[in-house]
Amino acid sequence: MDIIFLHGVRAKTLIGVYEWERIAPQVVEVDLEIGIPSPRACYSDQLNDTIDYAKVVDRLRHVLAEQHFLLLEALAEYIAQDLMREFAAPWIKVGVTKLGILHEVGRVGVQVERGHRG
Ligand SMILES: Nc1nc2c(c(=O)[nH]1)N=C([C@H](O)[C@@H](O)CO)CN2
Repeated sequence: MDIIFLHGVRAKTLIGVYEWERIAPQVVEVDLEIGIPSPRACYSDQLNDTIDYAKVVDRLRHVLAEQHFLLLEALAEYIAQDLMREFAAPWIKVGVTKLGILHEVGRVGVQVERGHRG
């Protein structure tokens, strides 16, 4: 299966279990790998035969602006289900990272993989 990837998409979202995290949006970094339903674009050279990664970024930014979660796990699951549905993708891997949230720890995060990689 062919894959498109987007690494290091940064945006603010309300995420976290602590009181202060419920008030102030914080930057998360999202990494995506998305299975493409068909390799048609490799031969046709047409954007409408594949998943437009610019549209994926738009959708992701919309989700991060509108949805609020306590846990990174719940946010990653929501993104996975939303993008698979929106782009008819058979498989997705979603990583969500918080930057500098813990003392002397550079990055913490979760990764979920959903669907079937053919
Ligand atoms: N497995 C997880 N552990 C923790 C999370 C999380 O989302 N998944 N979140 C927090 C706090 O919100 C964190 O941002 C501050 O320490 C703690 N642990």
